[in-house]
Amino acid sequence: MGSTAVITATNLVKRYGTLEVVKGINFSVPAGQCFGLLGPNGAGKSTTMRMIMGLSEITSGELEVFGETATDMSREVKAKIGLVPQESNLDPDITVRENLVAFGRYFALSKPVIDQRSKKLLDFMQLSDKEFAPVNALSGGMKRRLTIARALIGDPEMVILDEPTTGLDPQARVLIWKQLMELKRDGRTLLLTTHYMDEAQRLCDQIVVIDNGMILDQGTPDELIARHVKGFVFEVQKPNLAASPDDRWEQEDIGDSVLYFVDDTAEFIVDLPQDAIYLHRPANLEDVFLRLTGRKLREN
Ligand SMILES: Nc1ncnc2c1ncn2[C@@H]1O[C@H](COP(=O)(O)OP(=O)(O)OP(=O)(O)O)[C@@H](O)[C@H]1O
Repeated sequence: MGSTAVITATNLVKRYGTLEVVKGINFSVPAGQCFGLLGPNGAGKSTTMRMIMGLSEITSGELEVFGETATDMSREVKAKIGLVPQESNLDPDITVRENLVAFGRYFALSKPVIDQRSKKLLDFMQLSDKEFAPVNALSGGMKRRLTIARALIGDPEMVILDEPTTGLDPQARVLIWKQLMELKRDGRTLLLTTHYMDEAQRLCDQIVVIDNGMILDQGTPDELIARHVKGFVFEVQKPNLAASPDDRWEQEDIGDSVLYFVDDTAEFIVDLPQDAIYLHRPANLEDVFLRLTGRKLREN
């Protein structure tokens, strides 16, 4: 498709004192796609996001956002970016609507534009019936939806979301995913970090897996799955392993069970002990992550 890049990182390095936390990474975020930055705690995701937002100095390398250096973005470019931070910094004492209005003023939007966009965004984020409720009265999912609505008041071309559904229940997450897909259909670029592989698999067109400040691999979810795991996974419980399949199969020990990555399921089943307790499922991004980083995404 040859779409233009909204963000380009070239040999990007970040050091805190002598500690190098981003170690010369290269990636580019195509316009109109959802780009996911995945990695375990401390991988360097937030640091990278902060540099993209112009909130943190770059030690060396280059980082361009909408064609400008990230640390020196003009007001025009900043206005193209909507931020959904991890910690909601909503004003808890005023109403839902007033939170949007305050942000609209910050973007120097006129009153009619603020009124029109607030109404539309409250509807889009299914908060219309909470318009005059104080933020304090909202559930966690509603607060997160309001934070997203607020990030959209300036009609940004790109939305940066730092773990948009962490801590929410399944229904609340699904609702947010649906609306994020809608934003993508609208042609907006989404950049998100997440701990959830199902979220990445569902939303992201491109994924970068990062650990210890380095990119372990990048590609579409399907490319990553094809590259690092085979078609299927058998999770075999450990007590059954005495006579279980041998080293012919790529495997990963996850504590109670061993994961076997297989393409030929029939041959594998023949090799399993008769009383084996196992789960058989298609391979997913979580498996890719495990293979690449050697640990589970959510350790907390
Ligand atoms: N201001 C700072 N000064 C010194 N070290 C820092 C600073 N900020 C982050 N670090 C370190 O940089 C490394 C990367 O941290 P970062 O927050 O970018 O990771 P992360 O991938 O976002 O992790 P998480 O998923 O926990 O948010 C960590 O080792 C962290 O301790």
